[in-house]
Amino acid sequence: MDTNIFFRQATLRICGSLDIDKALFQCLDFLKQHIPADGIYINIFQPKRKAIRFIARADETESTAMDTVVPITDEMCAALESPHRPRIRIINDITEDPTTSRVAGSVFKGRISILLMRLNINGKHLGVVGLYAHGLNRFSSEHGALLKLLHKPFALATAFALRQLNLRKTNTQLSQENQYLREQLSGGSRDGAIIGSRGGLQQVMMRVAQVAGLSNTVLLLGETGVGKEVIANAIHNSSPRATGPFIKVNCGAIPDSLIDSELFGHEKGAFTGASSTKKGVFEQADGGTLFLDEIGELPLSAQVRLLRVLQSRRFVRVGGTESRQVDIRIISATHRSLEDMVSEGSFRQDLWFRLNVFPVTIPPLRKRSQDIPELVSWFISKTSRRLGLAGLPNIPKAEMDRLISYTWPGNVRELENCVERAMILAEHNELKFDWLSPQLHHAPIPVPEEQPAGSDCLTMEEAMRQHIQSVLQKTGGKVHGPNGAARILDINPSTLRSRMKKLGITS
Ligand SMILES: Nc1ncnc2c1ncn2[C@@H]1O[C@H](COP(=O)(O)OP(=O)(O)OP(=O)(O)O)[C@@H](O)[C@H]1O
Repeated sequence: MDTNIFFRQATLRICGSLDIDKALFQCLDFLKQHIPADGIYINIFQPKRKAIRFIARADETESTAMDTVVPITDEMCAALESPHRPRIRIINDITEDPTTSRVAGSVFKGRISILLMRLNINGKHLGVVGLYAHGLNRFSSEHGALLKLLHKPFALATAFALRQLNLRKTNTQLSQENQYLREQLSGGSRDGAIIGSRGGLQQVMMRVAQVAGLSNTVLLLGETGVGKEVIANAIHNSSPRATGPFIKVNCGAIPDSLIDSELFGHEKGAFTGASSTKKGVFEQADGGTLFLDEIGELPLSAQVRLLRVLQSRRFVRVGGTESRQVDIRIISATHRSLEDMVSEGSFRQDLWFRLNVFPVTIPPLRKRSQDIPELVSWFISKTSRRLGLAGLPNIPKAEMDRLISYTWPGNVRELENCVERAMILAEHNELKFDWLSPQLHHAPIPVPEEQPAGSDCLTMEEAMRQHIQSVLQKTGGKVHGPNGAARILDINPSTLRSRMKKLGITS
């Protein structure tokens, strides 16, 4: 046989497909004319993982891309890494070779003979290509010599396939991360559910539909907890900017001295502590939506700069000179009456005019009590999923009536918290809301425990202390983890710990 022709024909097949399993299939079809093989496979040596990973195999009838990992011992790892291991090995009965019987034996059943070629790239052991045949003593040194001719093409094809696999894996990881980050950015009601869109929020949703496709500024008005952020999200998600970022900034939570840097970013060294360049929310939201929550809390000095940017869509980073332009939609929200603030002189009239182009008022929950049953079942299933509870609890009719007749000063957020609390306290799988009575209309958070002597109302701090304590009691003092208090209260465990410390609570 002319070995040049053999090499050329085999190489053409090894390089005949970008999919390594298909290339193996074509190659086997050719090799069978010269070597008595029933199948072929490639596996990769993963010393860090102490494992061998099968990536592809082919037999007479089919080719399969694989991802089968077989763990190996430290001794096996060391033996495989040895530079003295021969390039070609013939194992005419795999039961006699511990490494091969462990590795190949976990993929191929029955007594087989194996002809192995170690694949090296740049002096590093990459893995092996193996030919197998049913029965004992099927391979000879002549077969080994023929296979050895194909070292380079097999090594290159394997290295290429490996790179492709790793890229695919990185790609999947990145797209999962991307999706996760997008969800984080879109915040709030992650699942996009807007309960009441056909009930009490019908008018609001009509306004959303009118405005979503455009790029104009929207002002969301409504009491705290009515769902302004949820609606801002809905506008973003149904707009042509949906694939762009949704950046939320709470104007009331930024210290005055940092407002400019937070909104417009800063250059390195712009002020003490500006150790690196930072993009502000305007830049971060480029191509998407910027949600300015609690806009009424913005100090007058910052209002004037915001107005300038809204007019020109241009800004300069703190400490910078370059004027930057962004393509963003602004949605702002407030629970305050900006009109009253304008008359009091605490909000600029010209900014109010700018923001008030398309106002959308979200009604308080007490004015759309028809949505309460649906909101309650939504929060029950959401909380059950989050807490990993089995089965959904029941709500007696009298308890649902209690929820419907309550006035909900904290709106949907308060209802959500109440449902969660009732689920934690539930006995016999039944939800009760007996701490909600018409007299307690203005209690911010329901507190079932006795109140301190001589006081009808709890301070926020006391209410918080009692709530945290009751959750800790339910979790048996557990703070971290899936059934821990932090998860139930939906806050970071270290934040909870420091709050507990401040409130003098021990777990
Ligand atoms: N229609 C709704 N459907 C489902 N969940 C809702 C709805 N409205 C509000 N929520 C939930 O209620 C909570 C409060 O909503 P959101 O943060 O949007 O209120 P907000 O008006 O922006 O509050 P704040 O004025 O305090 O910023 C969130 O957990 C949100 O997911």
